[in-house]
Amino acid sequence: MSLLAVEGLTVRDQAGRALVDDVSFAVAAGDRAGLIGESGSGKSLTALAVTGLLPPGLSATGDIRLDGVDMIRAPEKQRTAARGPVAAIVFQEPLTALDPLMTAGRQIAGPLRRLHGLRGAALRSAIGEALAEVRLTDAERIARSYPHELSGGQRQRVAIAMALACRPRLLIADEPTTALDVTVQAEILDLLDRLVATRGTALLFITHDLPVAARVTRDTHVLRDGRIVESGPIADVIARPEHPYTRTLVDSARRFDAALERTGRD
Ligand SMILES: Nc1ncnc2c1ncn2[C@@H]1O[C@H](COP(=O)(O)OP(=O)(O)OP(=O)(O)O)[C@@H](O)[C@H]1O
Repeated sequence: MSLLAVEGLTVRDQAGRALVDDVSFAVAAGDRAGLIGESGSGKSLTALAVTGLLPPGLSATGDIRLDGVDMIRAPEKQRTAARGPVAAIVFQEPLTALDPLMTAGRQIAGPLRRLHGLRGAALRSAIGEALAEVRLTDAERIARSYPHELSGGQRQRVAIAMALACRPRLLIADEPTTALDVTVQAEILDLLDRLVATRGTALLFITHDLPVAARVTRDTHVLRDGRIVESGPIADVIARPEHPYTRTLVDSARRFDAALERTGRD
């Protein structure tokens, strides 16, 4: 059984408009899948539906099983129970996940206390470990800092530490590097790549950026206007894009690459 199985997921707004339309995909334990598509294609709504966190006014039909739990029809209590230990989300903007009034240490402590029952010295040492794992040096200062006292890259590392602290089996990363500058982007991608590899965490990586998807995912699904237009191993999708929209994505990534190369030579 897949850790995450999505079958015929449709998300509608109050007017009945399908924002996500008949989407199906699966992520096996330890696997890495990508959802690629331009802004507005339905990537974030798919991620929110998977975790049972759709905004009010939107409704989902179809079937979503997260570690066997029906994330559309199960009672809220069961869905919440599946969320923490099974799946955690990292968002594009770390401030979405971080409470501005709480120090980084207290935020990471939250799930460790709730889900693992840690207290006192054990809790403090788990927070230190979580910060060290995301390569945040000077962990004590960071733990005492509020989000606004940290850089964008440090904030995203704290958000990743928080998401991974309780060892979820699936990490959903929704454009986790889009808001960061290019060098920090590369560091955060390397970090995610290493963390999911060493722990065997499954990854659902959401991005509009094909080269970024190629770096961290294995199977990919291309979304356009709420529908999956192409699926397959990322290397095949890039080498032999079948859908005209995928071809546009590949061509524009190639043009960008060629422009970079030219700039490098100048
Ligand atoms: N709460 C909402 N109510 C109504 N429509 C919404 C809501 N949230 C998103 N939408 C619409 O649903 C569609 C898909 O949005 P979604 O956020 O999933 O796209 P996305 O691919 O993640 O884009 P981005 O990368 O810009 O976040 C868009 O047309 C968006 O305007």
